[in-house]
Amino acid sequence: MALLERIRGPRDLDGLSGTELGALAGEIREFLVSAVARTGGHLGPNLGVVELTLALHRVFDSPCDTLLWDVGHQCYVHKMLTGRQDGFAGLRAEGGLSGYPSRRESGHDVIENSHASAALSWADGLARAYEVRHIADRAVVAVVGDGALTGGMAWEALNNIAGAQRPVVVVLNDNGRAYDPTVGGLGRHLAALRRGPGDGGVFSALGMDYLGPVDGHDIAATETALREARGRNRPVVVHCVTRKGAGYAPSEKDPVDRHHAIGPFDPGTGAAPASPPSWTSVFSDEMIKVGNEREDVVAVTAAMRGPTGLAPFAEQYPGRCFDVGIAEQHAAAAAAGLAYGGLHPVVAVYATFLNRCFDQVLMDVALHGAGATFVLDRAGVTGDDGASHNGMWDLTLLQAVPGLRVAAPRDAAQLRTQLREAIEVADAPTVVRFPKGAVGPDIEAIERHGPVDVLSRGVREDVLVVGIGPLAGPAVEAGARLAELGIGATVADPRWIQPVPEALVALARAHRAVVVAADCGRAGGPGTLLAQALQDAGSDVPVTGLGIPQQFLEPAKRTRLLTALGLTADAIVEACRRTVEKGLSE
Ligand SMILES: Cc1ncc(C[n+]2csc(CCOP(=O)(O)OP(=O)(O)O)c2C)c(N)n1
Ligand SMILES: CC(=O)[C@@H](O)[C@H](O)COP(=O)(O)O
Ligand SMILES: [Mg+2]
Repeated sequence: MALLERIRGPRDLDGLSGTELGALAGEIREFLVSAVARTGGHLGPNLGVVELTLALHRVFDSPCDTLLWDVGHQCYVHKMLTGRQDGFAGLRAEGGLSGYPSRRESGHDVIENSHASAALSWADGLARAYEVRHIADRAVVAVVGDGALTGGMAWEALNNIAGAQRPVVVVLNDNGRAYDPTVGGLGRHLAALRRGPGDGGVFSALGMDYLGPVDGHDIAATETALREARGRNRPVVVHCVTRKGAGYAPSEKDPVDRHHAIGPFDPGTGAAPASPPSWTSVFSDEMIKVGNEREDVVAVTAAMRGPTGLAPFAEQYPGRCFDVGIAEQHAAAAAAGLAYGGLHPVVAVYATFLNRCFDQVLMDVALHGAGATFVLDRAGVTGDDGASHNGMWDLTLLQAVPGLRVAAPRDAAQLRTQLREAIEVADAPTVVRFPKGAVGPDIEAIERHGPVDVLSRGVREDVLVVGIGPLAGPAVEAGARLAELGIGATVADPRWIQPVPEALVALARAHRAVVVAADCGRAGGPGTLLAQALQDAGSDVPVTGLGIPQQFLEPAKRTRLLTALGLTADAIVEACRRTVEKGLSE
């Protein structure tokens, strides 16, 4: 790593010869593979932008010139070149280096959101700001992937960038894939542009200059194109053709997603240890069975067939799984169309990406009484990916949607059952939410009241403990510990959390206090909804809601965050003890 050690900032690249740059690219790849093998992370996307990032930092003078990374999962090389090599031992760890750009880490970083297709809008806004402020010497450069370009926001931005003719350099990092090969007419169009001879296609038609296709692994050629783009002083697309996973055979050959995002692995072979059954794999398995029984059930993914567990369904029923690109808004509105056409769509997205299509869920699906099921994977705390990826906003948003029903299964058996219950609903949207990671053992109910399961009972009805989804386990544990403290606790799992089941309200009214624990934002979470329902029913039983405060969480392991947020058996016991003691003293 003789060269890499000398690079402490982008300007250290200036004096390097072509041969040295080639050698440096090799050292960067070695570093990436060994670092990500230890921590896990976005390996394939970063291996694919080694030369491109070197070229960008040689042509543009960050942070005076602004580099905007779309999604930001491909920023590792940028971090290495901007003084952060030493932080990679703690990549995505608590107190360590973020897996995305982070303003706190560096003045070279701008966009932290990591939700795709937004960087071109930032670029347009920034270029406008520079124009208004008469700043002419700072370049605005946005790096966007071909996958991210399938998102509608990217085209809203291109419309504005092309219309205004302000200087913006759009670097299209085209590796032909998101996780899977890039879909649709755009995917086809980019493939044609990649073959040359450089006619500019849709970008020229919009009124932007087009440079390319350029081999994004040829540093000199990429630098030449970028310098030319900078000099044009108007909107230019530089079309760079790259390979995801480039330079590391196990990634380049990975048939699934070129190691888009991988856990710790063996750097010698690229193999990662097998993972235990997860919530995703249970959903995946049940979808195959449902698909076999109901031909009208179809699946929709926003470019995440593999990670949402839909890949096996797509293989089994090839004409019934639709990858719409990174286009959650389209996915939701198209689901309304699919439902109107006599099908039952199951739209599988990560909970955090549901934010993108709130209006479509509300106005296209719910308003029209469409029977569509939204499966929200990675709901609740996800951890390593930091603030942008915690699935903690969904219930806050969804509480506002009339007629929508939300299921939060507590275990694998309930996930299977509740997925089926959701798909039975033909006249309203349904949502099934579950977290990231391994699914625990099934938890048997001792009673059923309407949709509500009672999981355990104490000697008295001092407090009702409501454990939502994966919090049911800690709630049961808390119930047992409360018995030892002489506090009578009933532990319940409503299973369906929105609208609040009448049976849950009745159960709550039979107790002196209620504690609700849920892995979601507290605003509009199940605790708030139950408190409202009790109030509407004229009850003054106090409700304590445990959940995630509406704040942006720093990266850390899910279990660490749940503990810090008070979403554990211990914290539930403490909340019950406090609320019961308070009740006794009043
Ligand atoms: C709105 C949104 N939906 C989904 C994702 C999940 N996601 C992260 S990266 C990615 C693929 C990006 O493809 P591309 O832009 O081509 O970048 P590459 O990984 O190929 O470098 C997806 C779907 C996201 N970050 N944001
Ligand atoms: C950048 C992005 O949005 C995804 O790649 C995400 O980081 C994957 O997360 P999981 O590892 O939970 O699938
Ligand atoms: Mg791509």
